[in-house]
Amino acid sequence: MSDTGVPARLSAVYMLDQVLGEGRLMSELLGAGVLDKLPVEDRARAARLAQDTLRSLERADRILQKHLSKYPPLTVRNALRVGAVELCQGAAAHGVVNAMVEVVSRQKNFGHLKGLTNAVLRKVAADGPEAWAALRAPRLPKWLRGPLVEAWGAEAIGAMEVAHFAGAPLDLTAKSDPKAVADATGGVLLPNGSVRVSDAGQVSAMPGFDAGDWWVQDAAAAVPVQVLAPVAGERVLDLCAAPGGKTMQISASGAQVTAVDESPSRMKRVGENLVRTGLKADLIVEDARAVTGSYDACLLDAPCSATGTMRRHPDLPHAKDGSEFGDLIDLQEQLIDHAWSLVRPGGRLVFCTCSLLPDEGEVQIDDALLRHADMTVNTPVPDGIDPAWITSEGGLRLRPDYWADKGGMDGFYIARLDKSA
Ligand SMILES: C[S@@+](CC[C@H](N)C(=O)[O-])C[C@H]1O[C@@H](n2cnc3c(N)ncnc32)[C@H](O)[C@@H]1O
Repeated sequence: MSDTGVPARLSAVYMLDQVLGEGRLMSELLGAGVLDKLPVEDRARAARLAQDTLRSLERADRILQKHLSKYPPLTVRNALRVGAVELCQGAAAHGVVNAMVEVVSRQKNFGHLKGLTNAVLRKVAADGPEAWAALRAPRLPKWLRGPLVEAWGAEAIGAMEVAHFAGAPLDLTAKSDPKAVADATGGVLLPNGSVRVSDAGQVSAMPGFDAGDWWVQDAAAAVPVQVLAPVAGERVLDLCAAPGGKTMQISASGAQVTAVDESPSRMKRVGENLVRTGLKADLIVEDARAVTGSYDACLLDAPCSATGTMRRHPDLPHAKDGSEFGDLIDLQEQLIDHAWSLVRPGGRLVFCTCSLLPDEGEVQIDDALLRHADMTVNTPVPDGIDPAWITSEGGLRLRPDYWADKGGMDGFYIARLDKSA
């Protein structure tokens, strides 16, 4: 790792430019290898700096505002934001200021702004940390806050923003024995049987990883299969399966799983996960709308806005503007209708999305009920889940502000749809 931290900070600033200037997601950037040239430790540091800054963007801007008469170009502004977040979170002033001055001096067209960078960050080092603590949790951008306030109310959204700012702990799903996994990893058991680990280091170095005793899965993401409640011997179809967290849960129940995903690279990860955990599933790379057959049960984890995962992906509200979601909502409707045709009479479909938008949850189910006379909603409440989270149309709504005292959960919508016999 570089002693100065300059390469990691240069990369963090580059990623912020891409997210905030070009609307690209961090996952796309990491997948495209933007950090591959850095040493492994610098990669983790660059990603963490970019994520921390995105999570704290509103606070950083408020702190910087009073030291800037006008906004500098985006790259320099992003360098100031990274520096401000580090300083306000307690990093040593000397190292941060010098490194960010160096980062700006290396920018082709903006090197002359290194003096400004030095002056502003010195002022932030002096008064920023105290002011930081008094600021509110950063708000979601308007394009997303508006519809969410309309759906859940201003108070709930305020609580979700607090949860987003806190970030997400590491949750594990045990293959067979949650208590043993909690003991081995130093984690705590959550009410639904997930294991929560605070201050986790490198995941692949944790006890039980090589043995395949568990996999990483947010506690909320484990609930759809708990709602499906597959039993040994059942034929279960897992549509939109990659990277396979739910496939492994279904397989661990003893059911025969057929997992489908249209992405070959993501399906490769399902295969690797199954090998590590010693679980079995038939894997099909195909558009879910082309699948044929008849199954006892089907899980449809449809592609969606992923707005339920913002604790973990603080880039999302800044990279997107909502214009992409209409196509996804249409696709979800097509997927529900096709999945329904694959469920045998008397069978069940669990539909879920990691979204906070009712259009990708409650409204989809209201509409599906109008299209299918043989469909009823009958969502059971799994152990440890609050029955008050069942919604008026009969689904289950999970939100980031739930389990606040335990560290929150991702946002999810889940509904079990039963087919007449
Ligand atoms: C929310 S993720 C699924 C997460 C997964 N169920 C899990 O628990 O690990 C959505 C997945 O849908 C896949 N997908 C999107 N459109 C699809 C389609 N038309 N047919 C099949 N898979 C699709 C994506 O490749 C992505 O892997």
